[in-house]
Amino acid sequence: MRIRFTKMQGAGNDFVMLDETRGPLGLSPAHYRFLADRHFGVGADQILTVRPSPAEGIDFEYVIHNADGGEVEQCGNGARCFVRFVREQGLTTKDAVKVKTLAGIIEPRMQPDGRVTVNMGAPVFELERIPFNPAGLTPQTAGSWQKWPLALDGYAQNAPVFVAVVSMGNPHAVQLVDDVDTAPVLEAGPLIEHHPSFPKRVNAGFMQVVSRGQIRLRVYERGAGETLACGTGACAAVVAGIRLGLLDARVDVLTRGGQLTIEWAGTLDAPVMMTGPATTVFESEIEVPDTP
Ligand SMILES: N[C@@H](CCC[C@H](N)C(=O)O)C(=O)O
Repeated sequence: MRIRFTKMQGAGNDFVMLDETRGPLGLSPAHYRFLADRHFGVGADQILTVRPSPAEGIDFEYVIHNADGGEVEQCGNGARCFVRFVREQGLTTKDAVKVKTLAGIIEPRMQPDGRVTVNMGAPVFELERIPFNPAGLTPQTAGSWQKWPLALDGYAQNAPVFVAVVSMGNPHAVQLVDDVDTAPVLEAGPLIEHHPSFPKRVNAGFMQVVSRGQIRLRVYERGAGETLACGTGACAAVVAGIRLGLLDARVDVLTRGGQLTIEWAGTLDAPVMMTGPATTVFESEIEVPDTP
């Protein structure tokens, strides 16, 4: 089967965008893995598939698949690319587009300078909704919050790493590091992703606080490995930094692929606002094998 796709990126987090507004493409997890493959497919961290929405007042739905083929709830950089995609494909002329994701309805909005702002909704702290199982762990109190000690099998002589846990629609575990350049992202990241306290696995963030208004961040993403940027990871890190008493309400997040700005008023029901770039790289077609 031959399918059309658009390659996009947001701060270096890259996507294959698919248009299912005219009908389903009928792809399986194996097809998503093939499209994401950097040698045999197009290459991407995530695949976003845009569909029409049957609900009144909602413009579209989209589903997100990680490079490993698994479907996930939310994707911040993808949300920004989505609004540019539907406009460039002539699917809408709106500046702000309401879209249903597995994690709920969001409304990415084009800014006059070409960046996109997304209201990512309020962070979720209830442990069972993240989901995070704290059985057997005693938290450390820090600021107005808690950090949880995770023992990582065979890592750092079993000394625990301390993580703040939060959901931005998808699960995140954020730890503080002195320097992201030397942080053990590739060693500890996969162990945190698969730690048994996270029944749905987790995205592992490594945050260096530069000042109260600036952090550097690397994220080892669930189902994709380290990416150049993670939008929900940036939101989770800033929320964690604010609750730990380290950050102000507006923070620039420097990732390896670009800069995002995150704002959160700090009350538990306040939405997290994310602003950043979204860029189309190219459009093309690819022959997808029936059974990749
Ligand atoms: N890159 C994304 C997050 C994509 C999903 C994530 N890997 C997960 O499994 O939850 C972002 O920009 O938020």
